[in-house]
Amino acid sequence: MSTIALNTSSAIGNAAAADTGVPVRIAVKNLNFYYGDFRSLKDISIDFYDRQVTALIGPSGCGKSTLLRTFNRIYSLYPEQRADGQILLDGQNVLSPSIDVNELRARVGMVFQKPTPFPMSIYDNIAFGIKLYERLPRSELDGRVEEALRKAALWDEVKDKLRQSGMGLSGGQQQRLCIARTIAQRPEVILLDEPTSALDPISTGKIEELIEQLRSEFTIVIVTHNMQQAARISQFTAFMYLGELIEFGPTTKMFMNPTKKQTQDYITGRFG
Ligand SMILES: Nc1ncnc2c1ncn2[C@@H]1O[C@H](COP(=O)(O)OP(=O)(O)OP(=O)(O)O)[C@@H](O)[C@H]1O
Repeated sequence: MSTIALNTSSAIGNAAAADTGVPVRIAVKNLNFYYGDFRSLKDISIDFYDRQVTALIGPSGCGKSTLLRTFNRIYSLYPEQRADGQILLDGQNVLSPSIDVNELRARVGMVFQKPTPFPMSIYDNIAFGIKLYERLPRSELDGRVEEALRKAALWDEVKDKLRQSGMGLSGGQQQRLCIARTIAQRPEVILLDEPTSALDPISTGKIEELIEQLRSEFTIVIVTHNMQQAARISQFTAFMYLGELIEFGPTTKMFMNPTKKQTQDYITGRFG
C-alpha cells in the first residue's frame, strides 16, 4: 500500500485524549456476541471518547458491523442474536433489559452502507423521526428540519425542493439526507457502517468533510474498509481480527507505529 495521509492536526491534538481528560462516552466491557451458537465477538473491552471519531477496521468478517450493531441493540430484532457483557453509555448499561430501546435508538443514531431514504418527501424524511418523539408546532418543526439539513451540508442543494421525494436525490445526497435524519433526533452518538462505500469520490469527500464537522457535536463510530479514510477522518482506530480487538489507540500511533504485528500487516496491506 502507498503512504497514507494522516489527519495529523486533529489526530495529534487528540492523541492523548485518554490522558487529558476527554470523557468516555461509551465504555464497552467484556462484550461477547452470539449469532445462535457462533460467538462472533470475543471479550471486547474498549472506550469510545466523547466527540471523537473512532474508526473500526479489520478484514471482512472480523466483527466490525456486529460491534457497531450492539450499541443501539438493533440486533435484538433477531431472536437468535444476543450479547453479554456491558456497554455503558454515560454510565448506563444499554444491554440491560430495563433500557427503552426506542429511546436508546434516538440517542444512538445509525447510518447504513446503502443510503436508505424513506419513500416520502425530503422534508418528511427528516420530520418523520422528530415526530416519533416530539410534538412540535409547525414553525419549530420547520426550523428543526432546516437545522438538520444544514448540519448535514445538504440545505443549499434541497431548500427549493423540500416537497420532492428523497428518492429523487443522487446517492451522495441521499446519504447526507440519511445523516440529516439521524441528526434531527439530536443523538449523542452516530454510528456509520461503511457510509461511503456505495458513493463516488466526490460524494465520499463531502461525507468525510461532514464527519469532521459533526465531530464538534457528536461522538462518532465508523466502520470502514478504506485505510486512507480511517487515517483521514478518525482520531482513534480499533483493529479487529476474528472477533477480537487486537489493538486500539490514537490513529496516528496505529498507522505510524502500531504495537502488534497483525495491525502492521493489515494496514500495510499484507493481509485482509
Ligand atoms: N446474521 C448472521 N448470522 C450468522 N453469522 C453472522 C451473521 N452476521 C454476521 N455473522 C458472522 O459474524 C462474523 C462477524 O461478521 P460482521 O458482519 O460483523 O463482520 P465485518 O467485520 O463487519 O465484515 P465486513 O467487513 O465483511 O462487513 C462473521 O464471521 C460473520 O460470518
